[in-house]
Amino acid sequence: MTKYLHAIFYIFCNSVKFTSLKLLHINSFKFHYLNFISPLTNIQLSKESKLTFGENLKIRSGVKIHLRKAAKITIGDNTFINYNSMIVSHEQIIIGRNVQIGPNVMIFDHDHDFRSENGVSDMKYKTDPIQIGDNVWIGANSVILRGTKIGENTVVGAGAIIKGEYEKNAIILNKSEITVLTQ
Ligand SMILES: CC(=O)SCCNC(=O)CCNC(=O)[C@H](O)C(C)(C)COP(=O)(O)OP(=O)(O)OC[C@H]1O[C@@H](n2cnc3c(N)ncnc32)[C@H](O)[C@@H]1OP(=O)(O)O
Repeated sequence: MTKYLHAIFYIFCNSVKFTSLKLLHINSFKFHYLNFISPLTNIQLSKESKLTFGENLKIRSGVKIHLRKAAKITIGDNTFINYNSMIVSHEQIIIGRNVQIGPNVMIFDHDHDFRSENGVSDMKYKTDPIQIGDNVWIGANSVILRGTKIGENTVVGAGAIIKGEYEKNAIILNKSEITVLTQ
């Protein structure tokens, strides 16, 4: 019973929230009313940006999805994004279908252009699109950096910080040595 009340509450809040977002950004935002998205998500769009949600998405509280300038983010059907993950785009981020994103995952398709003069203070950026294939599972606390492409069915182990192109059906781990000393 609580589950159903929860679902009705989410759908009601989303209808209000997303209808107002849609009215403010008529051509920028595509969504479905039956997505299960926590009202405690934060979505920021700009005039020229484009956010497309597939069907049957589940997005938990604390998730932030921010699109700057003419950025595009697409999230495919049946994808799940767990608590406090953050997806920020200055160019393009494509997330496939049936993707599982663990809690506290950070996805950024840009870096501050710290090598150019006043690059950081003048908010200059280097951007490179990110693509995450269908059925990918990204473990908790991972960071996906600009230009990363992950093939379908791949697993990104918890805590991995990755940048580059990764093939399908892979398991990507950031192995670091832990030393345990006796007291
Ligand atoms: C939507 C949601 O996802 S919510 C739930 C969020 N859950 C998570 O974030 C959990 C993510 N899970 C992991 O990271 C897991 O450890 C997996 C999936 C990578 C484990 O894969 P498995 O193939 O079962 O790995 P297994 O446990 O057998 O370990 C294999 C080796 O990888 C290492 N390893 C496993 N996970 C990690 C990791 N995240 N980072 C670094 N090394 C790792 C193990 O220590 C082991 O090393 P060894 O061969 O030197 O002993």
